[in-house]
Amino acid sequence: MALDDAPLRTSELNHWFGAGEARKQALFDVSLSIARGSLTVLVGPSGSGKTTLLTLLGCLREVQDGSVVLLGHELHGARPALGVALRRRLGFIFQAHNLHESLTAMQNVLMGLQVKGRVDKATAERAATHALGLLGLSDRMDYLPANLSGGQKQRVAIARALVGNPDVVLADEPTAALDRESGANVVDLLKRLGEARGTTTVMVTHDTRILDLADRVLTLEDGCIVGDQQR
Ligand SMILES: Nc1ncnc2c1ncn2[C@@H]1O[C@H](COP(=O)(O)OP(=O)(O)OP(=O)(O)O)[C@@H](O)[C@H]1O
Repeated sequence: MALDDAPLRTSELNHWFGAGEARKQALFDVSLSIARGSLTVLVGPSGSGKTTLLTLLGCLREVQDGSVVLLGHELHGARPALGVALRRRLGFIFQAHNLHESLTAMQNVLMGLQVKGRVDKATAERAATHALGLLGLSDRMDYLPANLSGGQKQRVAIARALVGNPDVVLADEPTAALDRESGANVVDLLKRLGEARGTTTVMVTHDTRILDLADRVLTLEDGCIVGDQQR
């Protein structure tokens, strides 16, 4: 694939937290190009910078130094409106607990479409039903999160991330709450979306079972990329 087609690119990306004496560098010269439709896993010890990198790629943090090009747009120095428009093309899977407790599984997934702009109700409900079905939750659509298991909640969060057909999925420990089979199913689903639709996934995980399923494993240590294995 030509580099220019890559949906995610970084070049000499550095990032710091804090100020003055407390200022600490979390990323050092990270340069990457991630191929469309691929499933990339980010691994590394706690504090190595995985979440920082993921949030920079997803336009959830301001780029301080270096370059992040997301879906063809440079994020360094970009106007906030560009971030808003680009985030609509992304699917985020963070924690299961950011489901709305007062909304059913179906309503939570519909929220994933509302942020994308205008979609008519019937189309939205069809898409949400389909997404919940893909995650094996057809019989749980009307349940409130309080009545779902941890794994089911996590799958609702994944359905919500996928319902708008995002170009890029960014996931932080998406399989942590899942048993082996559901975790493998989720990763398999993301891979199939990559093949069928060109959906690109970058996933932080400590789950070693996923490594074999990934197209690429990037290892971070102390804010630097120290390993890059293509499968
Ligand atoms: N908001 C913040 N303020 C200050 N320091 C931060 C902040 N977020 C992260 N850091 C620091 O930046 C470094 C990288 O953190 P990051 O969360 O990206 O690591 P990680 O690899 O995702 O870790 P984990 O696997 O534990 O989630 C760490 O030293 C962390 O303490």
